[in-house]
Amino acid sequence: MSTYLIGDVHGCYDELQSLLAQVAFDPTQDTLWLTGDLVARGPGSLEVLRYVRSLGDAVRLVLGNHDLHLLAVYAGISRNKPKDRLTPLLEAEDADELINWLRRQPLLQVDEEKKLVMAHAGITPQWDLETAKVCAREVEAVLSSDSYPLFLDAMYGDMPNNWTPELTGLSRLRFSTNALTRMRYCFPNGQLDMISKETPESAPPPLKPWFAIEGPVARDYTIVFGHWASLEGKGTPPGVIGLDTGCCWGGVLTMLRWDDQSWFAQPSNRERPLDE
Ligand SMILES: Nc1ncnc2c1ncn2[C@@H]1O[C@H](COP(=O)(O)OP(=O)(O)O)[C@@H](O)[C@H]1O
Repeated sequence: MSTYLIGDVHGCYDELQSLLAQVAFDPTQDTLWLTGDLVARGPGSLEVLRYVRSLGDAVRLVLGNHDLHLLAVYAGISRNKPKDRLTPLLEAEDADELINWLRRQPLLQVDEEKKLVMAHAGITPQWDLETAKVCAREVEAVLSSDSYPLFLDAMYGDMPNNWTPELTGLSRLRFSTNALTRMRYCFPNGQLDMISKETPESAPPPLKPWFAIEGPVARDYTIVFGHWASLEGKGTPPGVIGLDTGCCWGGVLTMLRWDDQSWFAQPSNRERPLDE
């Protein structure tokens, strides 16, 4: 009975299966945590969703920005970009079921026994765990309701970028979604910068990666995140673990076995990275 955590799969179905085969993953015994961005960019988004959904209670995942974008594309709100390679999924006979399952998945996972927290982008240093839970549940509630297209339509955009408990309505939902699924850099006061994508060595001052600004959650919990492939899993402080190592860009798919902290990697099948 082991717990495995895997970074952004991004449609890399074959690599996911090979990685799980390395440890003889058994969904009747083991649990799989996934950092989100299950879909887009890689060739097998449809197969990934079908497989992950079939795992039932053996999987604990969080939604990423590309998963949310897929929901918006399927709802006719956003454009299907060819480089996302989502068309087979959008046209699949079981697309309705898959999309309705996906939009009912969480944006935050917390395991009190393991003292483990997972969100696709991370946890903003402006939040304590209670606030993170409340804000994630608010987004999850609207996504699983019938009015989810209204939220998806209002989700895009970078503002507001500063947390205050007074935020309400769609602005509050947009802040929470950006913090949980798109954040990389923050200003020293924890305000989000939604523009920079550089590696930390070339980050424009005074911006710092969110995990370099002390926040209350990191004091008591290990935080696991994906989203930021150019980190290549490096540069985080102890207790913060970045699992996205860019499999869909020709990197590797990375897995951590929680129980003994052993690492596994599956190289991308891709010969050359995709053009952006
Ligand atoms: N709230 C949001 N605002 C802007 N883009 C969003 C939002 N939510 C999801 N997205 C989607 O996230 C994706 C971002 O892609 P990209 O800019 O290449 O960054 P990444 O490095 O995360 O792949 C796009 O498909 C975009 O439509």
